[in-house]
Amino acid sequence: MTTNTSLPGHPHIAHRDGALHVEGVALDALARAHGTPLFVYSKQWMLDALAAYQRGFEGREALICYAMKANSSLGVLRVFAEAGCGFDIVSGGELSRVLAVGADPKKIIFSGVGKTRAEMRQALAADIACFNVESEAELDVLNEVALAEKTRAPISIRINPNVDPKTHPYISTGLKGNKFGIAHDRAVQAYQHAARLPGLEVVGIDCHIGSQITEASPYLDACDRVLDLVEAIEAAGVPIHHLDFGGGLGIDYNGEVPPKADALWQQLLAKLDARGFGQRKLVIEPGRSLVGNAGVCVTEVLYTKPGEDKNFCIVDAAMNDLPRPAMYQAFQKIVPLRERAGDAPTYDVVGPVCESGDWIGRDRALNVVAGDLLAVLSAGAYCMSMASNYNTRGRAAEVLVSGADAKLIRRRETMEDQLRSEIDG
Ligand SMILES: Cc1ncc(COP(=O)(O)O)c(C=O)c1O
Ligand SMILES: N[C@@H](CCCC[NH3+])C(=O)O
Repeated sequence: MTTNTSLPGHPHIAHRDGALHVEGVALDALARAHGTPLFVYSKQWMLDALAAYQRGFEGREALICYAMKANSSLGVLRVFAEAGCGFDIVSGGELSRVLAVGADPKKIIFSGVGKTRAEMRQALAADIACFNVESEAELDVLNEVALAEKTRAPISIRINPNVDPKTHPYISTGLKGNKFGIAHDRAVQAYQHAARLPGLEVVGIDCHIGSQITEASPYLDACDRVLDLVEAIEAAGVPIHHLDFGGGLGIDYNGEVPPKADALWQQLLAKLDARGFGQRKLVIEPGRSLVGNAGVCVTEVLYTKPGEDKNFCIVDAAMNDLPRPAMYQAFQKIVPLRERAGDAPTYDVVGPVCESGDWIGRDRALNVVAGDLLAVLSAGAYCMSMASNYNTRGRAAEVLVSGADAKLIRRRETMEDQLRSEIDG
């Protein structure tokens, strides 16, 4: 008799006859074929996550722009482009990537506090849908660039609503001490200024309050702040066509229960309707919630060693592959590909990088020996896209799984790849 047990909160990851699978593909076979560390993504999980947003917006005019900084690998972008999704970009590099997979420029919005003139020119030439402008100074520069290019730049102003998203301080973005957006009390003036600039065309308003948000209330508060401003801006004579509420919805890393995308949007739409804004076009910029739990990182145990205070399980993935624990003390579950019977000692799971901050999980009960394979869960967002070559480690390979098919979407980085841009002497 075959056994099939999904991991709690991860319906697409299951132990089948003792072996961990993503959809229909056994992870140990992928590790043998491609080596470790190896990122493996479930296409179905991404499409299901997107469908939850699409359900939430049924009957409304809405543009879902995947915030591609969460995972910008071409194979992942292609999944969303083929599903008709738009994209939120934050650099000229991201624009080049997303155009390479055939994204519709009219579904691309450009966020970020430090756009360069070259990036503005690139995005104007691509004819993107909107620039989310983050300062008065940027309004002036974009106006100049657009006029020089004999065009007009469609813009939203990102406002900072000063709302606490109740998340890690490094990923809060809508508090008044954060560098993002224009202060709430300067917004009307900034819109009036923008409306006078001949190279700009005001199309919307934008806010994004943070990431890994697990409650609806910060969104509802931010929504009220944005709508108050829209009323004031329109009373000052500047029409606003679309409302962009950013991204930020969290995922279950360790038992968190964030609202489901469709349920969150039901609440937000009820507020928009109640305040008379139900007919406005909506834009959102979700990242993590579209890819985070689609991915795992498979890593091999290299050594186990007892320490004076702690036992260490040294694996071949490190902070250069999985930077979130080192950067935000983040928790990601770690699951053996094959469970062993017997006692499970407690280990700190660490990588080979020469930093004490190079840990992947602390105090984990694991029954493992060298050569065993582990899966680090919730590794679809902000892992590969933040990976580095620190300690001259090549970046990992990536595989996209769909049903029983597994496709290599990034080969492992070689030493030659790493040295290509260096000049010696
Ligand atoms: C402007 C902007 N939009 C969207 C996102 C996506 O956020 P998340 O991945 O939390 O959905 C971010 C990152 O926080 C962002 O900075
Ligand atoms: N890199 C962060 C999210 C950043 C959100 C970008 N504004 C994380 O892994 O949680």
